[in-house]
Amino acid sequence: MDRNQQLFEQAKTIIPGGVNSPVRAFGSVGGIPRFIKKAQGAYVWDENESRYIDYVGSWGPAIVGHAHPEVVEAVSHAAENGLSFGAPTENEIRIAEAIRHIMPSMEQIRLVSSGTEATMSAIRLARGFTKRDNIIKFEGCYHGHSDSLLVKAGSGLLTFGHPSSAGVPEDFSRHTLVLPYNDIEALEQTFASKGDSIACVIVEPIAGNMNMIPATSEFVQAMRRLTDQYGSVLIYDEVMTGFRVALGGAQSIHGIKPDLTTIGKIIGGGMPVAAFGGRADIMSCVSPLGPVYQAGTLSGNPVCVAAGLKTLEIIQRPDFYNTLSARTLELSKGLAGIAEEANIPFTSRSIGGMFGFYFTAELPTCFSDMQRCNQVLFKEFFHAMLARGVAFAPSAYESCFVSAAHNSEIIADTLGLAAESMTEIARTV
Ligand SMILES: Cc1ncc(COP(=O)(O)O)c(C=O)c1O
Ligand SMILES: NCC(=O)CCC(=O)O
Repeated sequence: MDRNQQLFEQAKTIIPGGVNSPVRAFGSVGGIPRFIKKAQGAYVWDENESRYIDYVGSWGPAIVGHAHPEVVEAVSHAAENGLSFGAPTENEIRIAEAIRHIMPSMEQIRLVSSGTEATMSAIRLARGFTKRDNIIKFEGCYHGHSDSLLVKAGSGLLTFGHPSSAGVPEDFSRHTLVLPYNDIEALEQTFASKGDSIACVIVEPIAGNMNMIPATSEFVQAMRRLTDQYGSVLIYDEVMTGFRVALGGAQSIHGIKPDLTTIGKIIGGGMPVAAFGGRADIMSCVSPLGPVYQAGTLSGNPVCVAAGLKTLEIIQRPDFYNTLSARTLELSKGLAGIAEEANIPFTSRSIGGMFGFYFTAELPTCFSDMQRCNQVLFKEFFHAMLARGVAFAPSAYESCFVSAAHNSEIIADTLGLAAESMTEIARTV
């Protein structure tokens, strides 16, 4: 047994499934998860000392590259001054200002420690503000693991084939109305019949948890129009897309001002920071100003905020997104070209530093399209690449991420290895 295998066996004796988050378990691709020992720039190393070009990026946060020296320095400096105070700090104001500067729709901001907390709190706030119970979410969208949102969800739930979680009382989930993504008619009908009871619509504006599927601009307009018309709150869940698809997130691309936005991942630069925020009149319902309770011992943790602030500074430097987008596009197009040469049905797309690839001839635009992708080919490609030192997310339902550390040479290396892998798997087609 190699060291990854040994550690996985040990882990399984004490941690359910050997992992602290199900998506890490290689459940749908099979094999042994790599236990990571260190990461630097575009690379991660496992416990066998094997190096991988990393397109997981800690599931999104690592946009400036792993262990960026400036971020590490900011974290070390903050740590020297104390790890947590449970009291306000100046940097919480500075990071909130930085976020609002980038996403002006977030007029008031509350920091939390995970994307799950951000969306859970935003939902509670929308319910408290509107005094309504029902919420709309879309099939295949994942918004973390709070009870109301674990209904027909994406990411690990989709990967493991249990799209709704056990343990969520029917009384809760009946208030979650699940509609097909990009289906304007279904949205209009639901608002027409139940509009006055709908507290909010929560959406991944560019879905990344059923692989990557962008909302159409017509769908986005319809969500904005109907929520305005019926007095519901529009929540953009940009935990994944914020600072990723563009500096200002999907809302900057759509030209939409959501009522509330949730962000996470990148704003912590690899440390646990997330946030929800938006219209000042809605945010003023949050405790201690208003009656909607929300709290956290480690919210706005000084060490985590230091990592986030530095990361936000780096991503605002000139040309950051131009370069990132160009590299991501090069990779995404390169993969499609290689698959075509190998005669493998395959498509791909990228937006900013995020990309998706699909073993199907047509670009998927909704959840049911995604389910038609060839899972066997994905699995084979995933393992062929991993064996050659390239790590993609271990599921066909996840998106992939490029960082600023992925230079042209690393992209070219990836494409070279992809050409070998596609040739290898072409034998199965
Ligand atoms: C769109 C979206 N929302 C919410 C979450 C939940 O965030 P976290 O895993 O930090 O709880 C995630 C990812 O996990 C996500 O991709
Ligand atoms: N796209 C899926 C995630 O970002 C979630 C990561 C996790 O749950 O560990």
